[in-house]
Amino acid sequence: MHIVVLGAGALGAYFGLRFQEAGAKVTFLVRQKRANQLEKYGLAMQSPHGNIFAKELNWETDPSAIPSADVILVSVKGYHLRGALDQLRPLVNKGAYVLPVLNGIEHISILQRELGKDNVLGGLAFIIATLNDKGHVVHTGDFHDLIFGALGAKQEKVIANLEALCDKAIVGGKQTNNILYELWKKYMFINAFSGITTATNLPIGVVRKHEETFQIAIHLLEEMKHVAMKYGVEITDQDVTEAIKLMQQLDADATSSMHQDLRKELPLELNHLHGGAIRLAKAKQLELTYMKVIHGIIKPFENRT
Ligand SMILES: NC(=O)C1=CN([C@@H]2O[C@H](COP(=O)(O)OP(=O)(O)OC[C@H]3O[C@@H](n4cnc5c(N)ncnc54)[C@H](OP(=O)(O)O)[C@@H]3O)[C@@H](O)[C@H]2O)C=CC1
Ligand SMILES: CC(C)(CO)C(=O)C(=O)O
Repeated sequence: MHIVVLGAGALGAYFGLRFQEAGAKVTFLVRQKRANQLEKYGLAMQSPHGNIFAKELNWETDPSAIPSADVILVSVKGYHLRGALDQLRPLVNKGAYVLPVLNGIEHISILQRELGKDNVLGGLAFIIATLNDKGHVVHTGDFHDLIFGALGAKQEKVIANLEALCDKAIVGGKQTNNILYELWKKYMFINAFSGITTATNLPIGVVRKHEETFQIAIHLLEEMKHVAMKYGVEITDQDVTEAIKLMQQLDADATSSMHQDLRKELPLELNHLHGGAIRLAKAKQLELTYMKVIHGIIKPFENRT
């Protein structure tokens, strides 16, 4: 299987290296600055599941130089998605399926509209990963799950091939028949988890020590549940309870990728995540009081570079 990874950031590099380790051909489609970094330092990862230093590393800056691909793992940030469409088109035109693993929901309809509904799979990831100053992946915590499923017609074969690859790779890969439900469940969780850790600039351990603060995260979960219901996705009270339990059980120093970006003074996916939820709610005449407050608190930090 040939996997092209668009965005050799924390997530893309992690799963790309794991797939390569499992025997897949992997090509990282990168921009020039990242290509220079890969040239200088190579690509490596530190992970509790085993470190890797890539002896073989394929990257390209021009998608037309890649003859074909089976799957393009799209792991850019939400604010870079539109700018990446032109890199996806040539490969999709040659038969590649797109597997976005961004957090959020709005990117799915953008990709479907721009690239064709049946070319876009559904996907998401549970992992805590970041890049160090050499551009190497630092994975912390135990989980590294990739969840994916069909969103269009004739996607069964590529999903089965991805599942076979995940079975061989050191990842917690899982195929699901209801990827929309999984996407919304993750969207609910991430908007609460990234919202509260970023707005307070604190890891989850400190947040949950303060009942008044932790309650805000719970309100965010409940608001996201209502938005999902408006879009016909049945998030249950049990799902909310499990999301709360997850926030209670994470390591005390665990935090969101948005909070890690805040600490590094990088741009934040605020408009894509919390902004997206507010837009989706507004389209269904739903008011998200807590979400708007969290969004407003984080807003000044969204674009500091
Ligand atoms: N990190 C994590 O732990 C998790 C992240 N996620 C989600 O995954 C997504 C990716 O996050 P993450 O990996 O942390 O982000 P990173 O910022 O680490 O990586 C994104 C990468 O995309 C690259 N990129 C952007 N535009 C293009 C383009 N047009 N062509 C090629 N490369 C491009 C950037 O490269 P450049 O250097 O050129 O800017 C960067 O390397 C986000 O939606 C995030 O919310 C989900 C679960 C966990
Ligand atoms: C919550 C977490 C760490 C799980 O993957 C995540 O998606 C993120 O912070 O972006």
